[in-house]
Amino acid sequence: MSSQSRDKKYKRILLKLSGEALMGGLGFGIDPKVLDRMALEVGQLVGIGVQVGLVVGGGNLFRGAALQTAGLDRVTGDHMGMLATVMNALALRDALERSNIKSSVMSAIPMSGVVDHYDRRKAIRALSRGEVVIFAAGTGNPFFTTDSAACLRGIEVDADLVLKATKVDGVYSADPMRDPDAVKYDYLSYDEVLDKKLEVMDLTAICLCRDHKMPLRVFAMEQQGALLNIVVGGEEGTLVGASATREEKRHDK
Ligand SMILES: Nc1ncnc2c1ncn2[C@@H]1O[C@H](COP(=O)(O)OP(=O)(O)OP(=O)(O)O)[C@@H](O)[C@H]1O
Ligand SMILES: O=c1ccn([C@@H]2O[C@H](COP(=O)(O)O)[C@@H](O)[C@H]2O)c(=O)[nH]1
Repeated sequence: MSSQSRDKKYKRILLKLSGEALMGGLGFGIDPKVLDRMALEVGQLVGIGVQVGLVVGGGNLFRGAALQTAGLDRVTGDHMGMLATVMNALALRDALERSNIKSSVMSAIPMSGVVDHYDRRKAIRALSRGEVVIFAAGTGNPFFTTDSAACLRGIEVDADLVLKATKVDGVYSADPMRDPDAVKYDYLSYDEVLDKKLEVMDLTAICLCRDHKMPLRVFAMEQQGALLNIVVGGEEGTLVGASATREEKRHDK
């Protein structure tokens, strides 16, 4: 049976897109072809009635830690990283709207005249109307990452699942980019990720999900159709979380 003909398992999701993945084949910046593909895949979810919140990283432009290594003040670097996520969010909104998908950007850092300021209740109302909401500027605070922002916003808007779309196809026993013997997990509890110090996501993000029983799935965005397959109940990548968490909750959203 094709994914399209199956019913959705999740009503509202929070999808974290890798900033680095936006580069595609380029060394820096945004590849329009990648943007268009992401818009197409998000559009497929909207098409079957899934409410989609998005958080995009900034690794294709700036990361505070890397800027600090280059000699900048860390907080200034983190501010630059958060502004980078706003640029990515604008590019994503543009791609979504070119595909006729209603979308808005809400930034944790106020940027009057450019994007809306983050407002949880307005975000929930927009999601309920079927609009894609892109949460930009991370948490608005230095020393965090967009992984934590994704889990935070996912919990705040009462998403059923947080999805991390990244370069690798799940969580491994070690970084698969560095260790060819790393073994992939299909399922991990929050405490297993924390105890084993698996670095696919920052540990603050995992703690947030654990404390609020938010299930999390890590998968490869490059794998075409994986996103749609997940929302109809497919087992792509790695699921992190207690099996009986929000996945089994039913909401009238
Ligand atoms: N145990 C692990 N399992 C899977 N990936 C791991 C693990 N440890 C480290 N990694 C690395 O973590 C990376 C994903 O994390 P990271 O947040 O840096 O990337 P990203 O999703 O591309 O984020 P950004 O939005 O900042 O570009 C993977 O590409 C992988 O190389
Ligand atoms: O809440 C946040 C989120 C992000 N930052 C800074 O932005 C960059 C880019 O985000 P990635 O998650 O690495 O893609 C990050 O490295 C931080 O410097 C932040 O300060 N606070």
